[in-house]
Amino acid sequence: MPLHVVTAGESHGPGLTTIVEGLPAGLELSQEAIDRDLARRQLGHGRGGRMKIEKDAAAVTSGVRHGRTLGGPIALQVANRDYKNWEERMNPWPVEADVPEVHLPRPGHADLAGVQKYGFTDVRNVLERASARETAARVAGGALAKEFLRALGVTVISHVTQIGSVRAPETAGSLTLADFDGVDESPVRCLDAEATKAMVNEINVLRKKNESIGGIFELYAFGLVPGLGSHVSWTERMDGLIAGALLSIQAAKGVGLGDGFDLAGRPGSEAHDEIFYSEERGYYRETNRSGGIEGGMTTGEPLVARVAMKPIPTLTKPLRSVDISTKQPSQALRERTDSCVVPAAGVVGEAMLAIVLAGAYRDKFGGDHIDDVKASVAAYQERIGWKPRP
Ligand SMILES: Cc1cc2nc3c(=O)[nH]c(=O)nc-3n(C[C@H](O)[C@H](O)[C@H](O)COP(=O)(O)O)c2cc1C
Ligand SMILES: C=C(O[C@@H]1CC(C(=O)O)=C[C@@H](OP(=O)(O)O)[C@H]1O)C(=O)O
Repeated sequence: MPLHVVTAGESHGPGLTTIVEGLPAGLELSQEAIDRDLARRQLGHGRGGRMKIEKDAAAVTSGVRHGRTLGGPIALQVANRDYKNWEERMNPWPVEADVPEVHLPRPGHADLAGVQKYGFTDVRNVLERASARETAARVAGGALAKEFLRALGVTVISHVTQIGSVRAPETAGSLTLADFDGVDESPVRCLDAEATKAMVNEINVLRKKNESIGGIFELYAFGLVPGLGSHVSWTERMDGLIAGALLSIQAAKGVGLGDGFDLAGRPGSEAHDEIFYSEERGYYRETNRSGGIEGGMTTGEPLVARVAMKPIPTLTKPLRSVDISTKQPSQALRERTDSCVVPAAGVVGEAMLAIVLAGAYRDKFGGDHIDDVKASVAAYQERIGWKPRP
């Protein structure tokens, strides 16, 4: 059974649902770990008024008993506190009140293509589901994938490397897990104190000018075995699966694995990771330009992926658009909005990467109980003589 994660829910509807199917039985889960990730996703300098209303927590309504998975689908529910302010506009059932339609699509959002494709006259029917509120449901599901990976010695973590024009110092795939201590204490989830200050300032300056701000976050996965994914078929290549999952994040526009786009301009001798062997370490590399993936498979080095986020589309000084009921020139919908979401998107990226990696472990190692999976991973490590990285 491959791992499936499905989300449902509108931004201002009653709430969000996540169904996670395919985790083994016997996996220990913690409510606290799920809610911690939900809280981390709500943070970050540059978030708007909505985050003052929500206090996300996941209720587990099936698939778990006394803190352990039962092997069946797991359902998680995250309430939208804001629904009480939208009960008429977003009620699943007909209401007495006359609810006005939204006719001003925002450039850069799903609004225009969505109404065309689905035949709506009301942009709200599109924007509610397109909204990145949905990422709370991904993070809830991703938290379970992370627990599964943690049981196998794998940790997924992120940090912000660029906001607007401000870049943190280059780390070139060389970070260790210990380097991430305290990352959530930075208001922009950046590891460098000077860059943090400059990023916060960048957001403040641009926000005052009615601008939104993009940036880049970087993901690491530590503790992976070599050989997840496969070179044999394009559908099984880990690079494709990871890039697809990360690009599905709202406002994500570019993904690089390892040194990614920078590799294009280098000579071959400076683009790859030479192979070494020693008795105590087994095979190893001294560089990690590939970001831990070669030929669509993990190499066993830390997996490193970078994601570029565009500035978010809703602007407090709106861009030009067209009223879809009159076809007259107009300004895009202006509503409450975030101005920078790169730190939050990093937490969403962790969830998406964890879901893909957990799926790869499920595909490769099978097992009905978590102990079966652990035994299968251990047998594989033994066969290839793999020494888990410290
Ligand atoms: C955590 C998060 C929060 C977001 N908040 C907003 C927001 O407040 N306003 C907005 O216009 N877009 C926001 N976005 C981006 C839009 O949801 C996204 O641009 C839109 O769905 C169109 O998809 P695309 O940018 O991938 O083409 C947010 C994205 C993320 C990841
Ligand atoms: C609600 C969340 O993000 C929302 C994503 C979003 C969008 O258009 O994507 C628009 C904003 O919603 P609202 O219109 O209610 O202010 C964000 O707050 C969240 O991250 O939990």
